[in-house]
Parts: sequence; C-alpha cells; structure tokens
Amino acid sequence: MYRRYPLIRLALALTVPLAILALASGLLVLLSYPLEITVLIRPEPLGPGSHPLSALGIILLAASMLLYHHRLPSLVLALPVWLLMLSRLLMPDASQALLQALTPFTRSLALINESGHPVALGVHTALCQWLIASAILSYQLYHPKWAQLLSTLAFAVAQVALTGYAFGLSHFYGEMSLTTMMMVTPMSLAILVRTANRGGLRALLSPWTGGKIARLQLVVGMVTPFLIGLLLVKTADRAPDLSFGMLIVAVSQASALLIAVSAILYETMDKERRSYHRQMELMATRDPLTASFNRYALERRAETELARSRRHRYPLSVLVVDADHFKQINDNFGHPVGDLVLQQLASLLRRHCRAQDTVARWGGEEFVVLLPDTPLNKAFQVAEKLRQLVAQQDLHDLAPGLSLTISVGCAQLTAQENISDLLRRADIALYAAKDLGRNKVSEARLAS
Ligand SMILES: Nc1nc2c(ncn2[C@@H]2O[C@H](COP(=O)(O)OP(=O)(O)OP(=O)(O)O)[C@@H](O)[C@H]2O)c(=O)[nH]1
Repeated sequence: MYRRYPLIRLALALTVPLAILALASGLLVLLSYPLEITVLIRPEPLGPGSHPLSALGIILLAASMLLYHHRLPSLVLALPVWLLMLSRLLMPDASQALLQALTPFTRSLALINESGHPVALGVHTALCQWLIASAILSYQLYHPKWAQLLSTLAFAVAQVALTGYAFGLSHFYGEMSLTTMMMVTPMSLAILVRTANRGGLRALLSPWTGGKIARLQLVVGMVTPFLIGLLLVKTADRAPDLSFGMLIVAVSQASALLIAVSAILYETMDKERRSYHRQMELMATRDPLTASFNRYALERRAETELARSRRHRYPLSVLVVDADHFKQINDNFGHPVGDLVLQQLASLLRRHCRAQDTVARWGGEEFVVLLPDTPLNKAFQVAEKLRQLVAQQDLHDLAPGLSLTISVGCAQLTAQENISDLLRRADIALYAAKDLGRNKVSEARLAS
C-alpha cells in the first residue's frame, strides 16, 4: 500500500515506535515516584514537575494507540483520560477530590511537594492530553481528519511549552514540566502520523512537487521565527516579555497553518493535473480498441530495446502476428463481433507474454510482439504456444460457429539491422506462414 508515497508509508510506520516511546517515558516518570528519581520528575530544580496522573494519562493514551487496530480496547483506554482531563479543565476546583483519589504514589508525591514547589496537573498538560485523547477517539470513531486537527493542536501546545522553555517565558509552559513535554510530544505525533494518508498531512507528504515545496516551506516558516526569536533573546540584555514570545509563536503557527492550507489546495489541483496527464499519456500510447500499445509506442519501445540489446549484448526478437481470414469473420459475423475478436486476441497475447515483452497493435488485424532477451529459437516457441492457444480458444460466446487462427512470422535482430529491417524480415516470414496454409509459425531467414 502507498507504493508511490514513501513518506506516507514511513509516517504510518512510525505510529507504533512513537507510541512505544511515549509509553516508555510515561512509565519512567511514573516509576520515578517510588524510586525517588527527582531529576526525572522535576528536571529544573525550581521549575514545574510531572504529576503522576500526567504520566498515567500518557501510559493509557500510548497503550490505546498501540491497540489502534482494536477499536473497543483502544476506546476504553482513551475515554477515561478524556473525561479526567476534561473535568480538570472545566471544573478545576470540583475535580480536585477526584484527581487526588486517582493519583498513584501519593506518599512519594507528598514528599516531593514538601520541598515547597508542589507538583500539580496543570492546565497545559490537561489541555494537551485532552486533545490527544479526543484525537484518538475521533480516529476510532471514523473521523481521521478531526483526529489530525486535534493531534496537531496537541502538538502545537507542546511546541508552545518548548518555546516557553527556550525563551524563559513561564506563561507558555505553566505547570507543564520539561519531562511532561517530552512525553506528550511523541504521543501527539503518534496519533498525528496515523492520519498521514489523509487531508493536509497527505498533501504535505506527497512525493509530487507541491508536497516537496510545502515541506520546505513548513520547515523554513516554522524554524526561522523560532531561531530569530532565540537569537534576539540570547543577545538582548533584558528578559523577553510575554508579547514578544506570543509574536514568535503566532508567526510560526500562522505560517504553518497557511502552508498546510496552501499545500492541500495545491495538491488538489495537482492531483487533477496528474490524472489528465495520465489520460493523455494513455491516449497517446494505447490503441483504443484493444488497449494494447499503439504503433507509436511500439516504435519508441523498440528503439529503447534495440539500444539496450546492443549495450548488454542480449538477443532481441519480434513476432508479427496476423489473424487469418479476418475479412471472412467480419463478413460472416459482423464488424462488432470482429472488434470483440480483436480485443480477445490482444488480451490473450498480453496474458501469455512476460512483463518485459511489449504487445502492440500494428494496424488492422496485425499485432507485433517485442521479445527482449530472447533468441530466435525461444521466440519460435513463444509464437507456437500463442498460435496453439488462439486455435484452442472457445469463441462460441461471441458467436456460434466462430473460430480464429493466427499466422506468425518471427525474426531475431542481427548486428547490422535497425528495427524497420527486423520488422520487414518478420513480415516476410509472416507471409511465408500464410503461404504454408495459415495457422502456422515461420522463422525469418537472415537478410542476404
Ligand atoms: N472488426 C474490425 N475489422 C478490422 C479492423 N481493422 C481491420 N479490420 C479488417 O480486417 C480485415 C483484413 O482483411 P485482409 O487484409 O484481407 O486479411 P484477412 O482476411 O485476415 O486474410 P489473411 O490475412 O490473408 O489471412 C479487413 O476486412 C479489415 O476491414 C478493426 O478494427 N475491426
């Protein structure tokens, strides 16, 4: 699946590793409480810490994502997190008792809180986890585009927190600790990449020009304001204010949004253009009646094969296949039946040739089969097999009493010949087969 879309394939394949990363970081933070690994709970001595419920929430969400193939268990794991984080956001005071009742390792938490900087489940973390849980629920309830939007928002919340840490703006991360940010980032990405085959992400990861431009724009549009902001912060002699940070975040998020929208629009138009192009190519290279290659396509392919056979010194042969007494078929059964017979003949030739062979309608009731890497004796065997198959074909479905045979001339390319010479010799061999009474295969002689 998605053979022509390697980036989409890669993104989809990243779902499980990202969920495992989130699960492992959640477990690590949660176990840091009984093991008293304070640096993982609160990486900055006076900064915010990761609450056990944040870690537990991530563990449940990651497990839900790992089970994304199984709708019910996945929903059952994500739903409690969704409810819990929603109650934390909407009823911060009323939900305190519930949060306390559900918090594991309360004794270890109390010990850490004694330091004077209590660890709490903050709004940023609750919002981020609620968005991730909503994304998973949307995905499982057949709304992948909503899942994509919600997980993008969750990722954006984590990125705002990162900007806050980089610029020293505590409003941006609130009570979300660095470790919580490290847990929610892979988690939001795990659900985001799961929707890589949809909407804006599909457009961004497309292998066509629109996708390539959008990816470049996204990186430049998001990274440039961040880097410029960082440079200004590091070189300024006073700490940045909130509006400065908000400007940086607004510029990078707005450019990401604009780029995603324009990527979708461009990809939609480009998809139509590609489809027209494919149609035009088909029309230019295929015979409309039999869907075999036409004369023009055969000539191009023959030239390519001729060059390749000369370069690699492999034999190249052709068959010229002609339906016998086809005029009688038209006269006796009608032109529409004649058309159906030609379609069946072309289909049989294609089915029984190799993928590297080319079957083309040369004109009327005559076909040419190009056989790369095939010496004359093998080409003769192929022709003989095709002749027998056509003769054995049951055409009663098309018209009672209808039968068909073919005559075939075959020739192998010699060192002095071009494609026209080769076809001419195969055509002479075809006439020899006709002269032998039809329903025959004849080999071409070498030009004297
Ligand atoms: N139904 C149909 N007939 C076609 C098509 N193209 C060519 N023909 C017919 O194919 C017939 C070829 O007739 P001839 O060249 O006399 O050859 P033949 O009757 O097959 O006799 P031999 O080749 O000598 O065995 C003509 O009647 C053409 O009208 C086509 O696309 N559809």
